[in-house]
Amino acid sequence: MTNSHLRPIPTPEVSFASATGLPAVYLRGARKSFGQNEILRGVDLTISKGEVLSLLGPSGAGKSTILRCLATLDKFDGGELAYGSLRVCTNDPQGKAVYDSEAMCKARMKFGIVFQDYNLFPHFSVMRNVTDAPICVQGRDPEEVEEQARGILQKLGLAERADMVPCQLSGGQQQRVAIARALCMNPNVLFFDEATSALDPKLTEEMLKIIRDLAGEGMAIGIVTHEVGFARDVSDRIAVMLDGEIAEVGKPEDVLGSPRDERVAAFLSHSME
Ligand SMILES: Nc1ncnc2c1ncn2[C@@H]1O[C@H](COP(=O)(O)OP(=O)(O)OP(=O)(O)O)[C@@H](O)[C@H]1O
Repeated sequence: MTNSHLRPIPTPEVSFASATGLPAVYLRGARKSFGQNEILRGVDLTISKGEVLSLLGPSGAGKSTILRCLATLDKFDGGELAYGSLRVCTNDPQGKAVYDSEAMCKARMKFGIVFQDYNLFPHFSVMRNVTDAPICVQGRDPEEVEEQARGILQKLGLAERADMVPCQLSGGQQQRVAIARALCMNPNVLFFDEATSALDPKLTEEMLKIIRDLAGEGMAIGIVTHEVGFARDVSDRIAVMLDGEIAEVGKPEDVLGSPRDERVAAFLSHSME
């Protein structure tokens, strides 16, 4: 199904060219309210292939709301959302979001999401946690999926844990299982909701390396975090969200070192105390 009123996506200004010339994630003018409470007032964001973008902002700024809508767990009221050439959501002439359900289904195969609380199935083994969705949702051959899962678990240092259940693992290991599960869906975009909040400094360092390695392989990565230091170390770009908009976006050294927006400076000085 194609919507006749879809407008072409304007060529965005991105720092890394993707294979198609389009960003892996494209969001323009995103709006969202809960009742009278206007949370997103026109958010623009792009994430390119091989790029790590972190989203910072005070509590209640709407970061999780964006992530949920990007992951199509909730819907924007207005705005344009595309994954590569897949236009998931566009505006009708009144500026109301129109979702293309076919594009939305296809897009869901393109991204993975790692939640703060991991959301692992407690009674499934590590292997079954990783292989369940590729087999049951993507309908892939179980043997092929298991082979891929073994490779991913090996890469993430979990090869010896394949037969364990989540409660037998540390927090860091559970998080890596959540990453393995997302990766086994062969996404080209990975979202992290508070990637490191439960991790000690050593595991945070490991997570940083895993994320940078994935980006090095061409994955587009979006991270919602409270941790300014982690965002500085892992990101190619940082976006700061304030008052329902992206107040500032750019390289970590620019945004964190010399923010142009006074509100951003005040937020960052508070966050880095
Ligand atoms: N389902 C909902 N119904 C009503 N209000 C909601 C809903 N989800 C979020 N909100 C409100 O939207 C605002 C933004 O919430 P959101 O969780 O996106 O913020 P956040 O930036 O992720 O905050 P935090 O950093 O504390 O996680 C908050 O005021 C929240 O109360």
